[in-house]
Amino acid sequence: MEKKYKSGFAAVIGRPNVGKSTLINSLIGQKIVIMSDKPQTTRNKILCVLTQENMQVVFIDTPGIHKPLHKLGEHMVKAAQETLKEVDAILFVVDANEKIGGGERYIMKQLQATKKPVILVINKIDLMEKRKILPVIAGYESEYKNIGAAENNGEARFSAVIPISAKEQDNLPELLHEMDSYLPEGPQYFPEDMVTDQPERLIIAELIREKVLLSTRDEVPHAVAVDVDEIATRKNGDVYIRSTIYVERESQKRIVIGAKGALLKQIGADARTDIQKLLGSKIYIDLWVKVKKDWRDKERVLKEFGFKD
Ligand SMILES: Nc1nc2c(ncn2[C@@H]2O[C@H](COP(=O)(O)OP(=O)(O)OP(=O)(O)O)[C@@H](O)[C@H]2O)c(=O)[nH]1
Repeated sequence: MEKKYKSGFAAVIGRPNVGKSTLINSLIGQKIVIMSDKPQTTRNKILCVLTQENMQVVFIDTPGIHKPLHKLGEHMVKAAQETLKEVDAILFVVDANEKIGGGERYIMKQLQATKKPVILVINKIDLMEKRKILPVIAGYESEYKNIGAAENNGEARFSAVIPISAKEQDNLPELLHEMDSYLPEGPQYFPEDMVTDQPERLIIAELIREKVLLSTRDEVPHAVAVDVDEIATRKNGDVYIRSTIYVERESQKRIVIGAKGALLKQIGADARTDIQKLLGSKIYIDLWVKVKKDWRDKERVLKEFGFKD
C-alpha cells in the first residue's frame, strides 16, 4: 500500500545558543535561516520548510516561549502558548554539555501546558563522550516528570528523546523519522522550491512586521500581519516590493499610518534599510494598510504563509 503524504507544523524551542539555527540549517542543507541579533519582538517566525518525498514540515519559532516571564509581556507568552497548541509536534532542543538550568525548567513548564508531543533533542553530542549521554537523558526525563507532577498532578513524558549533533549532522534522519509519526496526513502545501523562494518573501514580511511593532510600540499589540504581494526586479536590478499590513481595527490602521502618513513612511524607510541588506539591491517599497478582522484565524495565517486551499 502506498504511504500517505504527511504535512504539518513543528515548533523549535530552546534556550539561546543550544543550536536551533544550526539544526535547521543542517536539515535544510543550506543557509536560509536568518540569524538576527535583534530582539525577538514578533509572534512566530517560519524558520524553514522542509520538503521530502513523504512529508513536509514547517518549522516555526515561537519567541515568547523561551524567555522568562519577567522579560516579556504576559500576552506574548500567551500568544506563544496558543501557537504551540496548534502545532503537530514540538522539538525541545537542549545542549548536552550544559546542566539543566532555570531556562530549561521554564521551557519545560510551558511545554507541559501545551499537551502536544514533545521531542527532546539533545544536541552537541559530538562534544561529549558517548557514555555520558544516557545520564543526560535520564536527567531531563526525571526533571520533566517532576515538573509534570507539580504542575498537572500527572506524569509527563517526552514523546521521544533523540541525541544529535546538528553540526556533524549526526542522527538527523532518526529525528525526521520520529517526526513523521506525529504529522497528520496532509497535502504538500508549499512548492518544493520553497526553500529558496518563499522564505525570502516571508523574511521580508517579517522585517516589515518587526518595524511596525517597533514603531507603534504596544499600541497595536501583535494585531499585525504582513503580506508581501509583489516582488519585482527591474531591469537595472532594483527591486520593487508591494506589501500590505493587516490590522484588526480602524483605530489601529490610523496609528500605523500616523499623522499625514508619517509613521508608515518611517516604517517603510526602516524596513527598506534591512531589506536592502538582505537582498543586496536597491529597494523601492510600497506599503498599504488594511483592516482585516479575522486574520488571526488559522486559515488566514495559513494563507498568509502561502498555503493553498
Ligand atoms: N560542537 C557543536 N557545536 C554546535 C552544534 N550545534 C550548534 N553548535 C554551535 O553552537 C553555537 C550556537 O548555535 P546556533 O545554531 O546559533 O544556536 P541557536 O540555538 O540558534 O541560538 P540563538 O539564535 O541564540 O537562539 C554555534 O557556535 C554553533 O556552531 C553541534 O551539534 N555541535
